[in-house]
Amino acid sequence: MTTVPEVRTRVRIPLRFGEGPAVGSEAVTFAGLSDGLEHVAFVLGKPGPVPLVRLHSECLTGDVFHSARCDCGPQLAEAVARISEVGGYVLYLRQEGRGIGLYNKLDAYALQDSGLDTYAANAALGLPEDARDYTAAAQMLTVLGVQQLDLLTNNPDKVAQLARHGIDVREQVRTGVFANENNVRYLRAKAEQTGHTLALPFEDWPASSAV
Ligand SMILES: Nc1nc2c(ncn2[C@@H]2O[C@H](COP(=O)(O)OP(=O)(O)OP(=O)(O)O)[C@@H](O)[C@H]2O)c(=O)[nH]1
Ligand SMILES: [Zn+2]
Repeated sequence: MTTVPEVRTRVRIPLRFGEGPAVGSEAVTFAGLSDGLEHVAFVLGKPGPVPLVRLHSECLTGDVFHSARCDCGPQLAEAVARISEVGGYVLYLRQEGRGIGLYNKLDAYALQDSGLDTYAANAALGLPEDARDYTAAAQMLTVLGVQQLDLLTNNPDKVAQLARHGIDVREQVRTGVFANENNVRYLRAKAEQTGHTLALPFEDWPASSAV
């Protein structure tokens, strides 16, 4: 018997990014999600009938420790700021390391330091280049009553997977490009290999310090 997903708890959590005042949010937890993971939705502002939504994949190093090897931290801050202005949701998805987990991601980082790119490093570990499945995200949106949305992302796979689950992505809204000398190789790989809609060309970007 399959369980029908439902809301478990709604609780107020003011969010503070940087020095500014706290942004009001409500965290929503769920029961019965397909993958059994503890994904959390943050409701920001007053979502209208077509809310702005970000599916944010967990990145401990970027989101919490502000690692410069990726762009996750600034993307999360941007998402909270933009979505709280217009009303919508950040779904914080427990998909650390594109779904391979934290230790595997750090193993992959070590391989990248000896020359592999982000996708080849996963492959060298015998792991998928991107293991993320957005079924649970679609379930969360359905439970929240969201059938149509604008999606804040540069990743075409998120749009395609949501569509396959019957969620109507009205518009793909690009996230910012937060390039620095530590993440420029990574961003370039995302644009060139998985079609992320990052602004090209790269000539204006900082030079990579990574090999
Ligand atoms: N395996 C692996 N995961 C990484 C690496 N760098 C970042 N990640 C993870 O990648 C996820 C974020 O994915 P990204 O490809 O940066 O961005 P995206 O979510 O696909 O696309 P956007 O919606 O445009 O941000 C997070 O779970 C990070 O932990 C890496 O080098 N290797
Ligand atoms: Zn990251």
